Formats: sequence, structure tokens, C-alpha cells
Amino acid sequence: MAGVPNTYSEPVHIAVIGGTGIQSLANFTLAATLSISTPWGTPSSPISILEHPSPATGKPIPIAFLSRHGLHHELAPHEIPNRANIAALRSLGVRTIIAFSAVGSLQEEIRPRDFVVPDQIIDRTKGIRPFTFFEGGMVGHVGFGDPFDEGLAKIVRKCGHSLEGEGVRLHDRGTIVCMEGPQFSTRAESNLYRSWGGSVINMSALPEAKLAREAEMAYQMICMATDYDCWHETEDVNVEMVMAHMKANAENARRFVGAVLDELSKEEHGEQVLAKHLDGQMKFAGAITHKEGRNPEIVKKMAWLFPGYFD
Ligand SMILES: CSC[C@H]1O[C@H](OP(=O)(O)O)[C@H](O)[C@@H]1O
Ligand SMILES: Nc1ncnc2[nH]cnc12
Repeated sequence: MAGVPNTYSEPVHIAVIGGTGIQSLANFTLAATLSISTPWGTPSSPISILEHPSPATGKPIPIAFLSRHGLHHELAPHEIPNRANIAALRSLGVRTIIAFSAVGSLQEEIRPRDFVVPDQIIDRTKGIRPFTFFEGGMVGHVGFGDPFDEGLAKIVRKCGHSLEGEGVRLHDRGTIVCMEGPQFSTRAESNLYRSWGGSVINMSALPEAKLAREAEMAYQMICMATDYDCWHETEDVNVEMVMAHMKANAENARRFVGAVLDELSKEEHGEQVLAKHLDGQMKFAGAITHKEGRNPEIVKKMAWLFPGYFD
């Protein structure tokens, strides 16, 4: 956009990843648009730096916004450059990610337009998406028992509940089934996922959440149900249905994200926003590969992501 700076000199600690139907965040001041190139390629879209006034001090707080499927939804779930997205955000200083996702509901009580703050994921991707930074000569194993950040989740839930009664219905927990797509599930699959205890289904929680964990970022997804997939007696999911529910509830989605950003801007959440509890975890996880066995090319890539960790 003409006149918008293409650099930003301050560190940015919070990011929002927008999914289907959320290609931008309105009501924020656009401070810069950044085109970042990483050793893992270029992100899904330029990263917008939005300034958000801190409710406490009025001082602008920068937020990075990235559109997962590209500016015009041109990237299918398996084409999303997840490693470039996460690496680019970390290079800006981001340590907290709020990720938004349109999901199918696998449970009667999760109605279209309800929000869910999930706490678990079942991986039904097919291994065709690059899913780790640690490969090709540097091994790293990171814990993923709780795929989302519980501290961040608590803040997100509190914000969601504060909007209840104003058109927002929130489910505090849930298991996402992340499927490969881009085709939707068969009815047999949809029923199988229900029998496994799945709450909602999407195509984008993974490897995004795994890579955020490897990059030592606190990550929480906010899901909005757009359909009952194909297990329910109502009409089977289709794109038109997903987009219609997203559009109808976009204002609530934006208010939800806005409330979370307001809350995260408070000084009391400083340590959480900087994900201090995850600091340095990859330094030890990656040290499993002895120095003499590390591939110098990968070491160079890693130095971009984790300056000073593997010197
Ligand atoms: C358009 S329906 C399928 C599509 O919607 C979800 O996108 P996102 O998670 O980015 O909001 C789902 O994961 C699929 O990519
Ligand atoms: N039914 C569904 N399956 C997978 N991803 C979705 N995103 C929205 N609805 C979905």
C-alpha cells in the first residue's frame, strides 16, 4: 500500500494468524507492511504491523498479523509455508501467537458460530507437510503433550467469557482433529472422529502448532464452528456454508481477538507474552546432535532462527 513503511524498528511480541474469512484485522492502525524472506522461504503473506493502543497506558503496542492462506486465500492447507510463517514471526520478536481457525463441529452442543478454545489435537495430516525445523543434520525433540499454551488459553477463555451474552458462545476446551484436506471428510471418517472424542475438525492446526512450540512461542488457537461437517442430519459442509457463517459472525470474531489483544497488552501479562517459560528449551532439545555431527547448512539456518543457541 502506498505510503506504508516497509520496515519496523521495534520488537513485536504478539502475532495474530488469520484463517479462513479473516484475511485482515480492521480497526487497527497499520504501521508497516513487511516482506520477510527466511531460510525456509517466504511467508503466506506480507506481515502487517498493526498498532493497538494499550488500554492501560494508551501507548501503542505493535501486533503482527499474518494471513495463513495468503491475502486472497490462494494457498490450500497443504501449501501453507508454515515454517516460513513461524520463522518470520519469531525473527520479529514474536513469542505469543493467537491463531484463528474456521472449524467443523463434531459434537451437537458445538453449534455453528460457537467459539472453542481447544486444548488437544489429533493429527490426521498425511506427513506431506514440512513439520519440523530440526532435520537434515540437527535433531531436536520437544514436548507436545499439551499442544496449546495453558497460560495463554486461560487469558483467551477469560476474554471470550467476558463477551458471552453479546452473541458469543464459548466452549472452554475441545479436541481438534486436524485432517489433511483439501477435500472434506467422508461420513465414515467424520463418525470415526466423533467416536475418538473429537470436538471440532480443521485442516490447519498442524504443523502450525508444532512449529510454534519448536520456536519457543506460546500458541493458542481460537476456533469458530462454521458447520456440522457431514455426520449430522443437516446439510453436509460446503464452502458456501463455511463462508456464510464466518461472514455473519466476523464482527464477534474480531471483538474476541480485540479483547484478547487488550488483555495481553496489560503489563501483568508481560512474562506470559514473552513466553519466558519456554525460553531456551530448544537449546537443550537440539543439543542431542553432537557438534561434530551437525550439518553446517542446517546450523546456519538454525542460527537465523535461534541466534547464539548452537554456536
Ligand atoms: C474453507 S473450509 C476449510 C478451511 O477452513 C479452515 O481454514 P482455517 O483453519 O485457516 O481457518 C480449515 O482449516 C480449512 O483450511
Ligand atoms: N468440516 C470441516 N472440515 C475440515 N475443515 C473445516 N473447516 C471448516 N469446516 C471444516
